[in-house]
Amino acid sequence: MSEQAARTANKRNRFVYQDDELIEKPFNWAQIRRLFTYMRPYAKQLLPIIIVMMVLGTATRLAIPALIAYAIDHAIYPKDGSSGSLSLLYWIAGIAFALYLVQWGANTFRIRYTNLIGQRIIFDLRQHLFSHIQKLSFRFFDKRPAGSVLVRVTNDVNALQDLFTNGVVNLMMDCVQLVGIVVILLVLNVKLGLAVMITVPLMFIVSSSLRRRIRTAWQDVRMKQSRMNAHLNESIQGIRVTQAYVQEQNNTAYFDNMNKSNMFAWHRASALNQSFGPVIEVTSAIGMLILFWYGSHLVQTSAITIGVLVAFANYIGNFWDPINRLGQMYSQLLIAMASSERIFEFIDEEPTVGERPDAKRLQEIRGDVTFEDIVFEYEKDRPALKNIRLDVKAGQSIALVGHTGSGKSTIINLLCRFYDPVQGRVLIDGQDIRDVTVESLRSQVGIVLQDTFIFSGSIRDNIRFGRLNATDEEVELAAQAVNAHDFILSLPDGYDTQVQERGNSLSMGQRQLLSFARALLADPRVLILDEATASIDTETELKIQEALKTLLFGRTSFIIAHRLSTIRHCDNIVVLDHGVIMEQGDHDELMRQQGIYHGLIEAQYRFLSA
Ligand SMILES: Nc1ncnc2c1ncn2[C@@H]1O[C@H](COP(=O)(O)OP(=O)(O)OP(=O)(O)O)[C@@H](O)[C@H]1O
Repeated sequence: MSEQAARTANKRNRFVYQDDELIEKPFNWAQIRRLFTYMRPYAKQLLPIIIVMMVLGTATRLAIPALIAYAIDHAIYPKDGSSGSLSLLYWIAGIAFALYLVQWGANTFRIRYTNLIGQRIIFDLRQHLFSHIQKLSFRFFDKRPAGSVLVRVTNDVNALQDLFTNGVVNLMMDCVQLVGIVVILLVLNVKLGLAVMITVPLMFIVSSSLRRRIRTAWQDVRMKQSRMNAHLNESIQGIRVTQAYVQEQNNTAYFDNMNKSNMFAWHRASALNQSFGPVIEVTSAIGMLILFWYGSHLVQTSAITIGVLVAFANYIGNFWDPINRLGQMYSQLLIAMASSERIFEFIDEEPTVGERPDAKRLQEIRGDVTFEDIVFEYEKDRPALKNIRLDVKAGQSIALVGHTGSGKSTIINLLCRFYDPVQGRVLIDGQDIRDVTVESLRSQVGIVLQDTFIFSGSIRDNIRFGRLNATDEEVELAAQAVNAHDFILSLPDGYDTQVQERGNSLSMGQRQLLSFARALLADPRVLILDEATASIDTETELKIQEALKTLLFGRTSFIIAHRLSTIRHCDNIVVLDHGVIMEQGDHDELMRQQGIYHGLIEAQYRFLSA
């Protein structure tokens, strides 16, 4: 990438991503508890096994230094001055070997089970998050780039993996081990025990100042990743436009900046993380010095035996390990918290288009639609629709026309209940659509969008998306009815041809026919059609017109028309301007009025004949 490009990318702020807020709450126990509720389903089943294995592993580990001390004081240099006993030493070695075996067995078993539970918890959490996101309203997605939503389901959930697979159990084990060691040291010799542990409070004071910084550093990492993913997602989706406008270098430069900033954030967070290590090492070295200085004094005054001194040295070695791990675990918890806050933020997001608790199923509808004094705004005080009144009888076809931004799609968005009006009501067969379940409403209102979305999978599956239980025969009949059958058969594997995400291997016209077949299969009483603007060849255009006739027959239909020739025969043509209905009537009436519609027709005619 050239320097020039990098400078340009820096100067211009072409891509602006709204940042997730940096969450600055103190350590949030409620959140940790909430996270742990995901463990509950497995607690009864597997927790007892894990606890037994954990206690076995820790007990055997703690027994070994005591056994060594016993060997020194009884088998090697007996306290009473007698000569050592080789047979006793063999016995002790045998017991130590058995203890190691038990420890190994218990740990292997425990790791296997904790991994198993951890993976299941992550699975549940991801599933919960994904299914919740599926239900969120359009308003939620209006505010967020797709990439940043993606990061929460992937990276943020992954960040919890370590915590659930081994973190929690290690935390418990380390706590048990620490308490065990403290008790043993105090039992062996209270004074020496207290002397070597004098450095612990010191270590806590030093490390606590690090914690806050580590937490913010990890949040910063997540935020930068989220921004980078949003950009990545947008760049891939818009790659054609980027290449067409030769913006590859600038895009790369912009990505480069984001990538660097992400890398530096990582460096900073992991450097802060690592700084726990030296703090522990210095305190453990001080502890050892105290042990050898004060311990050897106690040995010389016969207050303790050599065996006890060696046991102390072993236990102290084992004492700092769990503290070090607890420090790391703390960072892991902080990472997990930064992620879980972001996950729960989504899970707590309520769909703005909510369902009333007493919502009924919308029974099979006839298809009368009424817009009653509708006012709607996407953003406060910027109305997109003002006082819309519209009465549509079942089976009628309504065309919505008007300049770009006049509010055509917004009317459709309200009819599908992607948004709720600020004032007024939308009624279907006399029922307010807010009183019925969203599922029963949307399953009877079909929509064919301008940007026909084709999912990766077979052609057959894409048509079947309209009604998942449709048979192969029904799928093919729908395709035949909308003139899609012939082109599908000409594809390499016919109905089983695999299409890529968004259907890039199909032409615009073919995608449109597929979406008609999908809608016909769903057989909705009310059909919405956002007519494609792209110009297609006359033959395909004819096919589409014929397909439309089949599709619209007998249904209440709303057509957002861009080519005015296609709506000439509609029962009612509604002309919108700046969110207000300016004219309505059939083609002949509106032409006679010589108003906006007349002007639009004239303009299109002039454009076509120019
Ligand atoms: N998600 C959104 N958030 C904020 N404002 C929006 C949103 N969608 C549309 N608008 C605004 O609402 C107004 C009406 O938009 P709408 O999409 O209904 O127009 P339209 O007539 O369908 O336009 P077009 O023919 O270009 O599709 C426009 O001013 C638009 O900028």
